[in-house]
Amino acid sequence: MNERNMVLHTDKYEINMMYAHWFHGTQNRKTVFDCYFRKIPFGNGFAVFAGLERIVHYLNQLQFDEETLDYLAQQEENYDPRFLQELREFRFTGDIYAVPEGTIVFPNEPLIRVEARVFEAQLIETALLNFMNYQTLIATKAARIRQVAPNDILLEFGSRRAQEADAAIWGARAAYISGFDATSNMKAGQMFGIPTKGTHAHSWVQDHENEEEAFEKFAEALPNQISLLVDTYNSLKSGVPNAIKVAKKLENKGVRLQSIRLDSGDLAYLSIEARKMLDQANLEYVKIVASNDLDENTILNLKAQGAKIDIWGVGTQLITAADNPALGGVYKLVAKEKNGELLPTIKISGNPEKITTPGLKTVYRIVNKQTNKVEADYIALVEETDVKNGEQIRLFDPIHTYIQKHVSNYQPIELLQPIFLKGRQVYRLPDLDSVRDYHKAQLKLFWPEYLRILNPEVFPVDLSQDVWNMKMNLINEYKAKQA
Ligand SMILES: Nc1ncnc2c1ncn2[C@@H]1O[C@H](COP(=O)(O)OP(=O)(O)OP(=O)(O)O)[C@@H](O)[C@H]1O
Ligand SMILES: O=P(O)(O)OC[C@H]1O[C@H](OP(=O)(O)OP(=O)(O)O)[C@H](O)[C@@H]1O
Ligand SMILES: O=C(O)c1cccnc1
Repeated sequence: MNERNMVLHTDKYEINMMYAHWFHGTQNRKTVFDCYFRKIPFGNGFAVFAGLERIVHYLNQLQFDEETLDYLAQQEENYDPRFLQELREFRFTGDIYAVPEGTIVFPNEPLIRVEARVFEAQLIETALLNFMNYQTLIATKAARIRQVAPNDILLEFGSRRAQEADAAIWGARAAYISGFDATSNMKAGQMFGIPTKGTHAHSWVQDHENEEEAFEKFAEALPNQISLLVDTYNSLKSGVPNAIKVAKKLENKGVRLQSIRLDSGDLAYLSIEARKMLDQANLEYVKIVASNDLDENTILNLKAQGAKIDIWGVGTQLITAADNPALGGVYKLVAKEKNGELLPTIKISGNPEKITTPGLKTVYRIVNKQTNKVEADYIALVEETDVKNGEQIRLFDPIHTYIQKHVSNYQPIELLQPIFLKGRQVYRLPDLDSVRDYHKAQLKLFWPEYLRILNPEVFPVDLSQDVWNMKMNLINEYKAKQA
């Protein structure tokens, strides 16, 4: 993929901090940052991680070219030319660990870990969060929609209502990861190999003398993919009867009408009636597509009403995540170099949920070998070996620590994978269909109570004893300083 260099896709405060570090000669100090979110959107029980592919492309292209340096020089007259020279030579040289796209993820677990010179780690914060937050949000919304229509075809129709082009394109990809079958966005189709699908608009019908002629002309031009929009005038009195007439004529030519689309009115009633009319005309093979501001709640409701809809076209509500339009992923410093040593660091907050978890950590998914289901996610220090070796571990709630159990017969799956080491990409990005398959397989690892869309059980994300101790020690140190 040949995306433009997005090195200035960053907040000014990152450049300010880079300059201040350079000014004081601290720019090469090593730091460790964790990316994670604190709250799952939509009241869902899990999120679906996405955004890594774009992050990889972004990091591979990170350079300050002359035009960018000129711009920066104009912005701040105090910039020392030697700072600009340092930017001229800038490359990403750090390590990145991340969970693969399509992974089921939970609050407060590191999804991306950045180990880099503070100069580099600070610059990339904005872009990493931007890509991860949006794409994870849309993948999560799409997973909810897939949940309520497990056996139906789902089409992503959001481009015209998306928050601009990038959102349309990367949102289409995120939806595909979580099980959408196709997109209407041709650019997303071209860039990512997502199957594309489309019917026609009301304008096509309005642009002809009458509806029947419009349907005939459309079918003549595109005999392999005929889907007719039947609600321009009156779905049951005009649209469906005309579609049936055209379908019958097509049968004489050995061609089959694929589907009709309903786009307004009571979709339950109209689809049930349309189905009857089609079946009475021996057109059982013609599918019914529905669209019109759909989301998981309307789809679930329509199904409960017995709607006869085979294919769902979902646009606005999905691509804008309308009922929860942002994922609040954060990027927090968890360790820093001091006198050549890496020391854990903590951010204290009056709100206990916002106190960060210090240290160089990794995440293990603890899979029970007997049930093949996940027991918990377990955050441990990278240096800890017991969980890696499958030894008995104690799982305890990090807030209510008396809630605990011991597990021994488990397989630990390390979620964070090396993506960049010393600035070199070491991770082969999987093709999109593999990401989608991986996501599907992930869902099978969880008991259904964590996956349901309404009031799901809270999935346990636990800290190892060592991580917990480190956190408590730092909190106590901070308190002692305050006293
Ligand atoms: N049977 C149904 N139960 C629940 N929601 C439905 C049902 N049928 C349609 N909807 C949803 O109701 C919302 C609004 O539909 P409504 O009928 O009010 O307007 P409309 O058909 O879009 O009108 P217009 O003709 O202006 O397009 C849409 O989100 C649609 O998906
Ligand atoms: O409702 P959404 O979930 O966002 O799905 C996309 C919508 O976009 C189209 O409507 P639009 O009125 O833009 O054009 P049309 O003339 O093709 O209906 C389409 O008919 C859907 O209703
Ligand atoms: O193909 C369609 O029917 C379509 C595509 C985008 C938006 N609305 C409808």
